[in-house]
Amino acid sequence: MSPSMGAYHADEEEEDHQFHKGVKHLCEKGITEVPKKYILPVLERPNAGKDDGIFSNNDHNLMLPVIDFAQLQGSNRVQALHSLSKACEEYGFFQLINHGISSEVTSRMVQEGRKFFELPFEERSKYMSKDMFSPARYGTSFNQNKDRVFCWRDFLKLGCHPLSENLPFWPSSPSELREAAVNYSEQTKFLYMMLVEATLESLGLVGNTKSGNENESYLKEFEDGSQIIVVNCYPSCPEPDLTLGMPSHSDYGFLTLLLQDELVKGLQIQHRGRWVTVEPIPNSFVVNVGDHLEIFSNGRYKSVLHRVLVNPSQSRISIASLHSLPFSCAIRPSPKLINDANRKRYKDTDFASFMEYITACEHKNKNFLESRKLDLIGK
Ligand SMILES: O=C(O)CCC(=O)C(=O)O
Ligand SMILES: [Fe+2]
Repeated sequence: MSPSMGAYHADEEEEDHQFHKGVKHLCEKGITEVPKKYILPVLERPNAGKDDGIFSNNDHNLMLPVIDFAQLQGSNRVQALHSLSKACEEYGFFQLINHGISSEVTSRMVQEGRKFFELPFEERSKYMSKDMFSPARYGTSFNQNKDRVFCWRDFLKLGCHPLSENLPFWPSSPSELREAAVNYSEQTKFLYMMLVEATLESLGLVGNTKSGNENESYLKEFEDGSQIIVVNCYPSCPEPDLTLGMPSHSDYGFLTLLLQDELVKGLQIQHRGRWVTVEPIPNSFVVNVGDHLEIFSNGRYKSVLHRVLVNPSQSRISIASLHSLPFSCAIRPSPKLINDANRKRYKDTDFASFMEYITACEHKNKNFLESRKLDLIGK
């Protein structure tokens, strides 16, 4: 290798190292164009296919089905369960209103999360880790150890289960982040459990007709499941058509409760072959079916691809609360949903296999879920 080639590689490595410091850090240095590392191949860009009408963007906004949590917990439960089930089958997403979590709890979480990203880089970088199991992890892109093209997002992930073991490792600055995140995680976990109960009832697995013990043992397993809070930060981007805040992906867990920025749109879901932008509703959660629920429901509820657009003038914060079954628990179609007319469509799996899968390959689209599907043709 010539000396100049060696120097070239060293420069590239140094540049790559810079990108691992995150998008916020890059923006703080005052960039005016998107570096090559973030430029997507043409077919993966936000406007790909716009002209041929297959995937058109931006001009298609979507009001997701709305589920009123107060009705779900009240005398209209049967009707609300029906709407929930339709939303999970047709959209894989819904907006949850009247969810009972006060706007003080949600806005404090957003505020403290935002403050974390405003800390000096040296403070933030204390939490940088390649360890996916770290109780607090500050990072960038989607899977920064694997992504060839980086996406325009930084994140702070907080492991929440069990809270007492994780809490001492959470950032101590900003000073009120821990308290805000404890309140937020406890309240979203409670809401998640109510939604699990409703989801299982909508699938006919728990409810008044089942014995108390049967219901409790089902729910206990979910109660012991993992919860991760992710604060997503998408800085404003000088060339938003060239990159994405998050690439097309589905969520691994059972359900995700997402608090969207009320003012800055960005979330898109794939619906009827198109990318559509979700209209934020103030004081609501966007709830989506994860891979795990698609498998558990034997494909009846859909874990739908979604992605995030970035914005030329405004940065955006979202808070995702990701919930799944315990690490060691088998994930499989519920035996009660399988019969001659409805054959088992997915192989059994577990969280450990998922972690192995994402550490070994670039996690894009529905690869993991696809890898779990059984071939039923001719059976
Ligand atoms: O920021 C958003 O709206 C979506 C975030 C998301 O998809 C995720 O955290 O998995
Ligand atoms: Fe997601």
